[in-house]
Amino acid sequence: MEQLHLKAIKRVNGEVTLPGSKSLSNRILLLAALCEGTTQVENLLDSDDIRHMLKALNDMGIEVTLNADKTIAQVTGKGGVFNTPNEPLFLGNAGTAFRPLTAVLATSQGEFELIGEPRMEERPIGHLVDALHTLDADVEYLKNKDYPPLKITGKQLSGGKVEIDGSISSQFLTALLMAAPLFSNDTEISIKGELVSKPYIDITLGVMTKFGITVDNQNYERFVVKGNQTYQSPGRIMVEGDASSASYFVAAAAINGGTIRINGVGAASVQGDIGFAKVMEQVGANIEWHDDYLVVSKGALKGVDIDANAIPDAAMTLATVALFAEGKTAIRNIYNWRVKETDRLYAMATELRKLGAEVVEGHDFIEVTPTQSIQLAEIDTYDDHRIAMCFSMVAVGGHDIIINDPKCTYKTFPTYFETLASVSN
Ligand SMILES: O=C(O)C1=C[C@@H](OP(=O)(O)O)[C@@H](O)[C@H](O)C1
Ligand SMILES: C=C(OP(=O)(O)O)C(=O)O
Repeated sequence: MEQLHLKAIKRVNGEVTLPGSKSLSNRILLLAALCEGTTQVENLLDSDDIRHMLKALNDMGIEVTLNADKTIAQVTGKGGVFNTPNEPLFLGNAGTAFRPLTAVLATSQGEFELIGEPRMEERPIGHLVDALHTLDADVEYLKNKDYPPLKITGKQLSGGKVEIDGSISSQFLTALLMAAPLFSNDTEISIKGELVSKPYIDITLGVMTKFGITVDNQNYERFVVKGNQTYQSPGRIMVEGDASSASYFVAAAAINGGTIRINGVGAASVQGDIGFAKVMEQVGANIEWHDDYLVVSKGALKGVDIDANAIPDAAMTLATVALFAEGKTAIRNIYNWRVKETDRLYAMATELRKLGAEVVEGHDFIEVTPTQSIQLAEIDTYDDHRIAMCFSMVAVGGHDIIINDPKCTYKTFPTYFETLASVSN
């Protein structure tokens, strides 16, 4: 197994430009494929999750051309037509590919098998499939009920009233919302349970608007979508920088003491994870806000107690920031950390303890109390990009650390360690 020995970083300073947002990239690619005509997508993320979406679209007859560094794509959509692929569509561990494609293909003519990495087979999809079954979709489980892989025999769905459980993942609602304009009649979606990760629904609705579709959002409890619509290409569309990826540089500047300018997200961001920078202000970071960039420097950091349901991905970064804040940090209402790339509550607790921190792992929360003497440790990353990136904060905080399997960052940020090195000295 590859290991990366990160040496203690004396000072971070400089400027980073974020790669494109994963959430925006995969939504935009799919909606571009559903349009008639060509869309130019700029600042596309080049990472595993996007590669899986691109390959799936290509396997279903959607023409996509990429520039040399794969950050500009020309997608020629076919107005909702997808060819039956010759082989199962392999979607890795990309939730933003697997869930939306499930709903969209259920209402497209053709036969599709959706498969993924072993971990994808442990990530639930039953709430989405239940809703699709209510709408008379033909979606079958190929192995275990409620989990991938799936076999979809697509057919025109007619919409109507449908309930969807929102308590485990917002991606199920995102998927249904993106498919609903393609149904022949209007659709009224009611949310069962408490909807988690709400800001991701704003991302979905915002991208749909850019492609000409408006949704009536009744307080995140009911959504009404007109049927028999076609997505309209915006011609060109720019992907904002990834706000979850920004969290590591916001944290690095706050912990270490230099100043980092982070280009690509700011006060005008459409991504909920920009909220992490607000949390870091509460922790004590100094942040200068601009529309599309942030300038972050150190303050006196103290532990906070927050409900992180709206920012599940960026909140992981707070768990390692906690090592350098005074007092206890509590991150609450994050049960669904357990059903992401790995069981993130267990993984973060286990790895933080290796450093000597005192950790309480609850059913849906984690509490971290820092130690005065951080120990050198080998950090297991559980094939989870965010664990690798989060634990690099230990080096930022002035301690050597060994990260196992550092290439797991390829899921969303293949150049992460080079980018961190570019602001380290
Ligand atoms: O819709 C999206 O782009 C995402 C939604 C979130 O998932 P959940 O809704 O499952 O929390 C987030 O964790 C994931 O990385 C991306
Ligand atoms: C949870 C994540 O990914 P996915 O889109 O696969 O759910 C993530 O990127 O942290």
